[in-house]
Amino acid sequence: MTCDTESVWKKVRHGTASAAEARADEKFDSVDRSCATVNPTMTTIIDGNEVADQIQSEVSTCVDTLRDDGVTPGLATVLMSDDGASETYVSMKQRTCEELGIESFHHEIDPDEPAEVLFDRIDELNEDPAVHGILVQMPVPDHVEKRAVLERIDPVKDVDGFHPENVGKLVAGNARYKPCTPHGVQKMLAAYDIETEGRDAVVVGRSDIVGKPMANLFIQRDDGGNATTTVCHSRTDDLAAKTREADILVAAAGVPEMIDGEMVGEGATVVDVGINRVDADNEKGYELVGDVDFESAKEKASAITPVPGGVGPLTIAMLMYNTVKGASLQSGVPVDLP
Ligand SMILES: Nc1nc(=O)c2c([nH]1)NC[C@@H]1CN(c3ccc(C(=O)N[C@@H](CCC(=O)O)C(=O)O)cc3)C=[N+]21
Repeated sequence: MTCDTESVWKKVRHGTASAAEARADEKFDSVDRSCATVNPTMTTIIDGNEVADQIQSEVSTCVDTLRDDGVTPGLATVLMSDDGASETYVSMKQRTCEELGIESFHHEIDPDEPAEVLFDRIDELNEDPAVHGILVQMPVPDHVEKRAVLERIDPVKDVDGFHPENVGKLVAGNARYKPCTPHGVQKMLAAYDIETEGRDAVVVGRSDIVGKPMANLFIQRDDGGNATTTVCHSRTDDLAAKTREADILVAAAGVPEMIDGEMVGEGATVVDVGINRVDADNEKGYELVGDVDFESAKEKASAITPVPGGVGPLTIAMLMYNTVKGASLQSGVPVDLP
C-alpha cells in the first residue's frame, strides 16, 4: 500500500482536489502513514450532549449573575397540541430550565379551542414582567395561523427568533435572538474546531426554523460564517451532485434517512438536524432517526452528528441561552454569554 497524501496535496495546489479531501487525508496521515485506504474508524462522532452541557454550564453562570441582581430569568412554554413528541420536547425544555435556575411557566391550551384563546394567552405573557421568553411549541393546529402566532409574540421575548422583526435583524447581520437549532449547529462546529470560513456549506431544506436561518448564519461575516453556501430543497435538480460538493453538509429536510453515503463527499462534516419518529418493535413503539443514513454516511464523513444525541440537545441549550439573553436585555443587567 502506498500513501498518497502528497498526491492529494498536489491536486489541491492544482485545484483538482477539494480542501476537505486534503484535510481528511491529512488526518489519516497524522495517525497512520499507510493511508491509501479510508479508515472508517477515524470518523469523529460529534457528541451533542457534551457540547450542550458545556454551553449550559456557561449559561448557568449567567443565571447566577442575573439572580445576584434580583432578576430570575423566566421562560413561558405554550403547548396547543395532543402530539406526544411535542409534549416530550416541551417537558425536556422545562426540565432544563429547572436545572439551570430558570423559572418555567407552562401553559396548555386545548387544540380544539379557537385561535383567540392562544392569542389572548400570548398577550398576557407579553405583559408579564416575570416572563422574558415565550415559546409557542410548533406545530399549532391547522385552524390557527402560524404566521399570526409568530407575529403576536413581543419580539423582545421571541426567544425562538421566528418573529419577522427578529428574522430581519438576523438577515441584516444584527441578530437579537439567533434561532436555536442553527445557532446550536454553529456552536457544535466551533466546539470541534470545524472551520466554516471559505468552505462549501450545503443546507438541505429551506424551512423558516432551520434551513433559511442556517444559510443566513453561514453567510454572515462572522465566526461560524463566511462559508460559501448552497440551499437545496425538494425542487433541486440532481441533489446528490450538490451534496457531494459539501465540506459541511446540513440535513434539515424532515425526510427520514434521505441522505446516504453516496450523497456525502469524502471527508465532509455531516450535521443531521432531522428528528423523525419511525415505528419500531420496542416498548416505546417508535425509534428516532435523522435525515441522514448514519451508517453509510459515517463511512465517508470525517465528522458526523448522531440522532439522538446530536443537534437536539443543542437546540435546548440555545433556547436557554436566548432566555438568559432576553432576561438581560429586558432587565438591563449585563451578562457575559459565550
Ligand atoms: N417553537 C418551537 N421551538 C422549537 O425549538 C421547537 C418547536 N417549536 N417544535 C418542535 C421542535 C423540535 N425540537 C426539539 C428540541 C430538542 C430535541 C432533543 O433534544 N432531542 C433529543 C432526543 C429526544 C427524544 O428522545 O425524543 C436528541 O436528539 O438527542 C428534539 C426536538 C424543538 N422544536
